[in-house]
Amino acid sequence: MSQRWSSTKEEADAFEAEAAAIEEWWQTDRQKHIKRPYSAKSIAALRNVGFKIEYPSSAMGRKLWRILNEHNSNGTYELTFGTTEPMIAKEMAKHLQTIYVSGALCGLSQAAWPGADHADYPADLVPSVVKRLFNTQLWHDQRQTQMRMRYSEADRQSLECIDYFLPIVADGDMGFGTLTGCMKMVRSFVESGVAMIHIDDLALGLKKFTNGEGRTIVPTSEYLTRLTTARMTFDIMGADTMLLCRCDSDHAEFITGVIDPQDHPYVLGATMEVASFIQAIEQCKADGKGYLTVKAEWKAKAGLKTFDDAVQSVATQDQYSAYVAEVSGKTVPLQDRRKIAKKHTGKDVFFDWELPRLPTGQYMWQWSTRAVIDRAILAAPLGDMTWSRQDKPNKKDMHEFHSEVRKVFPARLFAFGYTGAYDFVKAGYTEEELETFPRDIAKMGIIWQVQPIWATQGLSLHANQFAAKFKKEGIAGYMRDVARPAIAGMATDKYGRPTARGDYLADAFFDVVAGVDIAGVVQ
Ligand SMILES: C[C@](O)(C(=O)O)[C@H](CC(=O)O)C(=O)O
Repeated sequence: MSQRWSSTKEEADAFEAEAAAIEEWWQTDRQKHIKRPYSAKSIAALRNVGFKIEYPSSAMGRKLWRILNEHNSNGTYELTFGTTEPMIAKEMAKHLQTIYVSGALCGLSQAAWPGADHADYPADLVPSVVKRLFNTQLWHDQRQTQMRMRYSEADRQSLECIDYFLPIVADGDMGFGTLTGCMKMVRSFVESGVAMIHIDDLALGLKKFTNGEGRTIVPTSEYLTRLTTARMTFDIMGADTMLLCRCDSDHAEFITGVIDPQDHPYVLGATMEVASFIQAIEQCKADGKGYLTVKAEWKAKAGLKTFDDAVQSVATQDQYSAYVAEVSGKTVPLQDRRKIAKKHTGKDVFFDWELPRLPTGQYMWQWSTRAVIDRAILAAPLGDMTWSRQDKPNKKDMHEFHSEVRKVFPARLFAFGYTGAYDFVKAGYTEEELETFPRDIAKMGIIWQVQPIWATQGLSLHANQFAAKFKKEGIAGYMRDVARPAIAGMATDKYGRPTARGDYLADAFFDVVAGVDIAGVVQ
């Protein structure tokens, strides 16, 4: 049996050196803002000591970090869109700085069995799409090198010279379940060449889109565990991949558990002794009432409130102020809130957060911008960027959120998604407001902006229009409106030959294998 280390002394030295290298890495500009709840030695103890793999994802993470920080310093922004298609990613390189790979789009168009944005596809699906895009970037860069190296330096001045290496940002959804499952997903992302992934605080398997209800989030502690898991995996791999802390608490309506006292101020409870919501739902089946009607009626009957609002409703102004003074600015669990409320009001405040629970187990949750800010601030030190996802962008809430987070983290980078279903004009924005919207929000630090699911609107629209026209006008229409402009728009060399082709790359392989020197030879 061959020994990994010749002596325990050699092993101990290698281990110390590994831990020291990690410490040093954590002091670099790219890493130094991150606060880890673990030591460099713990990470070294989880590594292949003395066996460093340099992942392309690291180089892409550093490139993205530089691009985004430049925008942050200049007050400018990058606006991109989502794709899963290598051919489209190639065209994006001519105009944009980044590419997005959406979970929703992968679920719809890349999974063996399609579905909506439920993150119910295999955990390595989005990484596999990223890998295909990244390999395409490598290939286009390689064929471009080969094409350019056939020409003299003077001739190269007029040849296409595109940076195909657009950093790819991808959707890590909810981290795909268990801690070790999340680690495997993150590992696949790093191996794919991704520059940044986002992980959110949504509950697995509980997204509903059509019943008019808000989404379900997980307790703050679970969200932080997800982010820490992703960070730990990057650290074990020694990767500079960026982590975007996405928070879906804006307009969330439910939370899966009450284990974290930091969430207690926002959990709703019944303030009246009523039958449970589950019993009310059962009853509604007998009465034939709709679910949403029953929910609204039940909430009113139950006097649904947060605990603090329940205290306010039974306290005098002075009592309530004394209560607030004692609970604000710190984490106070419900059981202590009860005691403090009793101390100031002399009453046992009736509040039951079990009664509103849903048949699927969730507790009811009172979202507020403050609740989102609280989460984002706790998450920020683990990640490199923050995104508070909104179904409906509300500039006032956005301003409050970003300025409050920036009070704590002045150089924070923020992201924003122009979610597919939102129609700005229908929602009352004027064309002028829409025109300046990206610039306006960039002033809040939102320097990476994305239309994530363009394919479901734009690509579908183009395909629909083209198919109808193709049917009507056939190959003559195709020649006129597609082939001719495409050929006319192709970059060419001084002999009029298209340069963005892959054929000469394959030919070059043949030549090199046959011992022919190819550099500087135009064929
Ligand atoms: C970004 C997103 O996670 C996605 O999967 O693309 C979606 C997109 C959308 O709903 O338009 C999201 O924002 O939840």
